[in-house]
Amino acid sequence: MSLWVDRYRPTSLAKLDYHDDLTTRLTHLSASGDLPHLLVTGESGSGRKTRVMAMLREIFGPAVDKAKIDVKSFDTGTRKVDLPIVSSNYHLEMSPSDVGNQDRFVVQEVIKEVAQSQQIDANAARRFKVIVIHEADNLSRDAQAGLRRTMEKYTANLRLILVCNSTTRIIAPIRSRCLLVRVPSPSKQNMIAILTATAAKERHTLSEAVATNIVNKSDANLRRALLMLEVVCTKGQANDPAAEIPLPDWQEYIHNLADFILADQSPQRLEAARKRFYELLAHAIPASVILQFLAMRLMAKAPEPLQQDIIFEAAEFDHRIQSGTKAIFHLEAFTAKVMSLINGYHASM
Ligand SMILES: Nc1ncnc2c1ncn2[C@@H]1O[C@H](COP(=O)(O)OP(=O)(O)OP(=O)(O)O)[C@@H](O)[C@H]1O
Repeated sequence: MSLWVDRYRPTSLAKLDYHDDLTTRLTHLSASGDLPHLLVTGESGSGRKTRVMAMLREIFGPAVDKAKIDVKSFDTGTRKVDLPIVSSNYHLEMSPSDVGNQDRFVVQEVIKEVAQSQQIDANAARRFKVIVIHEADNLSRDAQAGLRRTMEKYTANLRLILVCNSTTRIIAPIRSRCLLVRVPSPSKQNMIAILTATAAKERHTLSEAVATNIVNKSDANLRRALLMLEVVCTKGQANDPAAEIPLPDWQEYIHNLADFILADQSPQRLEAARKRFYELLAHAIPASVILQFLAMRLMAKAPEPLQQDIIFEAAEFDHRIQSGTKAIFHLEAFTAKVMSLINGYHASM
C-alpha cells in the first residue's frame, strides 16, 4: 500500500527525470571519494529529497533503504522532547526544527552520537556517515551556531546535507562551509510528462487538458500534482475535461486530522474526526487515498511500538474500503482502532 508519490519516486540518479545538468553534477560528486557538506535549496515539491536519497544510494548502495524510524526522546534538562529519526547504517534523517527552540539540544546530541560512533562496517564505501537535516531554514540561530561548530569538529567522519526552501535564513558561516545545490522547480512541460507517464504506469490515459489543469493548480509542486493525479485517476476522470481537481490543501487537512487523533482519544474526538472525514469525502477525495495518507502520518508520528500495528490495520481497512460500500464507516472504524491502540499503549507504560 503506497501512494503514487512514493511508488514512482525515482530511486537512482540515472532515473531522475529533469534537470539533467544538475543530475550530472550530483553524479560526479557522488563518484568523487569525498563529499562536501551540502546545502540543498528549492521549493517544496521540487524534488530535493528525491535527489538527496538518489545520491546517497549512489554513494552507499541500496543499504540506505534499509532504514528504520525511531522516535527518540531527548531530555533537555527542563523538559522531554520526542523526535522521529530515520536511520540506516550510513545515514540519518531528521527535522529538528519540529521541536521548536529545543532544536539546538537535539542537533548537538544526535551529531555527537553519530560522530563518535566510528563507521563499524569495514567494507563501507565511505568512512563518513551523512546526516540529512530537513527544513534546515527553520532551525533556530542557536541550533545553527551549534551545527556550524560540529561541521568543523567532526569533518573526518560526518557530512551534513541541509535541505531548505531558501538560504536567506541560514547563517553565513554555514553557507560558506557548504556546497550550494539549487533544485529549481520542474517546468510545466517536465511536470506534464511525469504525470502522463505515472498515469500510464497505472493504466490510465491522461488527457493533456486534465494534465495541464492539474499542473496549473499545483503551484509547481510535483508532490502536490502527483497526489492530485492519483485522486483524479482513482475517480476514473483522467480523460474527463470536466474532472474536478481536488483542493491542494487537502493533504494538510489530513495531516492535521492525524495529529488531532494522536493528541486525544476520546469519543468526542472520534465524532469530530468523523465530521472531518465527511468533509474530505465531500471534496471528492477517495476514501482509500484518505486512509493511506492518514496512516502514513499516524505511522510517522505514533510511538514506535505502534507503527507496525497501524500499518497492519490500515491494510486491513483498505481492503474493507475496496470491497465495501460505506467508506465513512470504515474510516471511522480505523480511527477507533488506532485510538484504542494508543490507549492500550499508554495504559501499558
Ligand atoms: N526527478 C524526478 N523525476 C520524477 N519524479 C520526481 C522527481 N523528483 C521528485 N519526483 C516526485 O516528486 C515528489 C516530490 O519530490 P520530493 O519529495 O523529492 O520533493 P521535495 O522537494 O523534497 O519537497 P517536499 O519537502 O515537499 O517533500 C516525489 O514523491 C517524487 O515522486
